[in-house]
Amino acid sequence: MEIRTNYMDGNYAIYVDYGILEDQISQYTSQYTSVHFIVDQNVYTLYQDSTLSFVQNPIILEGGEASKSFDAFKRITETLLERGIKRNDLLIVIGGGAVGDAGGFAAATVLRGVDYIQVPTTLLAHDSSIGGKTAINSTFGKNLIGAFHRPKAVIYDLSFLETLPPHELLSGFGEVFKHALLKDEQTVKALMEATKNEISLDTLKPFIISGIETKMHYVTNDEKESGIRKFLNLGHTLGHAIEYKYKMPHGIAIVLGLYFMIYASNAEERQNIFDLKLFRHYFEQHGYPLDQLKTINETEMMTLMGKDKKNQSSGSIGFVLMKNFGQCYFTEIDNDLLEKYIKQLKESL
Ligand SMILES: O=C(O)C(=O)C[C@@H](O)[C@H](O)[C@H](O)COP(=O)(O)O
Repeated sequence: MEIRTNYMDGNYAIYVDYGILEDQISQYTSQYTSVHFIVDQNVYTLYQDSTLSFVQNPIILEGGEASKSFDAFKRITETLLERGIKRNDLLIVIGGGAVGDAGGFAAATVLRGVDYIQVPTTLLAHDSSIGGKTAINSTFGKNLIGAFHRPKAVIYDLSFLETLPPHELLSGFGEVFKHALLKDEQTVKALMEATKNEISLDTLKPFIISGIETKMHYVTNDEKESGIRKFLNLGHTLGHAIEYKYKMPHGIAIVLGLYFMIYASNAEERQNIFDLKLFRHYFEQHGYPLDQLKTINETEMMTLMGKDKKNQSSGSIGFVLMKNFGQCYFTEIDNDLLEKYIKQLKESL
């Protein structure tokens, strides 16, 4: 399956299927004199003798958020420069969301930008590999240093997903669920029905594709996130704060953030648009630790959310809420009110 972006120019293809990596990559690598690889350590260990046997002399990154540190960024860029990277070279970034963000940021900055291809290897990265957001973390919070830099292609070989550990599947599913909420009620219902017993890869392919298509709408209409792209941050304002503070996998923290978003959306509308009990039951049944919301410290969360990139003024936090399924809006919630919502949610659990 091939999905193409529809920007005014500089479009790229997103290939999604099983067993496609080497064939799809070769049509790009043949256009460059030199190709450099950045590969997630876990992925390389699993696939260096099979799917990744064509990869030469990769820069290996520790997976997860460790790859988004200043130290890791220094190591990637200095190694690329030591190896003599040129502006007309290609960088291929193979790994999960964190490696994709870090490798993409290196591509955006080394020599002021080189071409790169994203090769996502996790369920989570069906989201992060698309749209050109790249970033590393700061001591002040998640993704605070970054750039928008479009890849030349995204090659999503679903065979990589077959070796994902359960917690990675759970984490990635958080973003699949977010995309369904962004689309419409029918998609949310269909997704919940398809996963009512378990979250299994067999049932997810159509929802992954629909999620990518939903995301494409926002990124192609508002690449630099001055308007509707903010909606893709649904659940991320509190989610990022929880992830950063409690070192929780990204998509699991996002589910906690989505649950709070649902609570706050009901509270702002002063009616129960969303059935909180139903979502709580569904998320807990699949093992998302909603109970952990009871232990969050609202002052710490407010400090971290105060650094969120969506904020426009001090005294309030930029937040994406929903009027209904598929109907997001961006608002600024006064600090005192937001803290009150967090306290109320904790008491309700
Ligand atoms: O692509 C976007 O735009 C998103 O917000 C997608 C998010 O799911 C993704 O986690 C993104 O990397 C978060 O970006 P940030 O701007 O909140 O740092």
